[in-house]
Amino acid sequence: MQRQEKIRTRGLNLFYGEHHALKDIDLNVRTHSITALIGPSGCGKSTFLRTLNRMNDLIDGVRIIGEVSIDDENIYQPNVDVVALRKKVGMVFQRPNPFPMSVYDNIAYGPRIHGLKDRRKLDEIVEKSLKGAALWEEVKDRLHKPALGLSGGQQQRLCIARLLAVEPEILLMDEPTSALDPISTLKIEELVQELKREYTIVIVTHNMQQAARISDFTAYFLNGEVVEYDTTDVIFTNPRDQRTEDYITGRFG
Ligand SMILES: Nc1ncnc2c1ncn2[C@@H]1O[C@H](COP(=O)(O)OP(=O)(O)OP(=O)(O)O)[C@@H](O)[C@H]1O
Repeated sequence: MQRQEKIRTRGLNLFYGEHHALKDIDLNVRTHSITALIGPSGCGKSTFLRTLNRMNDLIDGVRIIGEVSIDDENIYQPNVDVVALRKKVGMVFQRPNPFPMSVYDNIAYGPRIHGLKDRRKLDEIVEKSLKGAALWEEVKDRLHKPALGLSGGQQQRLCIARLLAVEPEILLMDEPTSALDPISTLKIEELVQELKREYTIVIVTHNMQQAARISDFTAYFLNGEVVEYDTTDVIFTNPRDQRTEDYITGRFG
């Protein structure tokens, strides 16, 4: 039976030195859903996202208290294989960051690192991943051309394809469309909605319409706390907390 709940945080607190950036976050993320994290600049959205695949471990002076469980396993336990965790929980960033190599090699990079050498299998993975990221038709004739020659929107879909190639289960997206034009943004939004059939997605966005359009659940962050977390419908039409209402109606932030 499939679990309803893919990610669960309990009493999650994070400190950057003295700065208390996440305060007692209890959040459940449902399998095969899109969860949007919204809130004003500096409220802890990206920090929270990074706790889900231990990317904050790479930052000096960070202290984390509490629990983050994925499939009921606490990922902060000392015996956790962080490389395997980051394969299972992949991340897409604000600015597309393809490697300076061909389209093909960008996608094959992860599987190769994990030891795959068989050219035929790599070809299959490259095609499947590019199809999964809705990019195949646009690049199938230029697989061996530099990835940096693609448009920004294509590069972002390439970065998504690069993640899919290592068969993740969760996709973390940190403002993935903020550097893109409206048409590329729409393509990514459509893609994200397709991807939720197979993956669980958590997305940080400053674009409230985007959160309303594509997500199933929305968490409103303020000063390191989750003020309100509910279905996107409730958050945008009937929020319980005045602070959420002020934010979504544009009175604040
Ligand atoms: N590496 C870091 N070292 C110290 N403080 C940090 C670091 N990264 C973030 N912070 C601080 O933690 C708080 C939360 O930052 P975070 O980037 O998570 O917010 P955010 O909601 O994602 O903001 P934005 O929407 O502007 O990206 C901010 O006060 C920020 O200055």
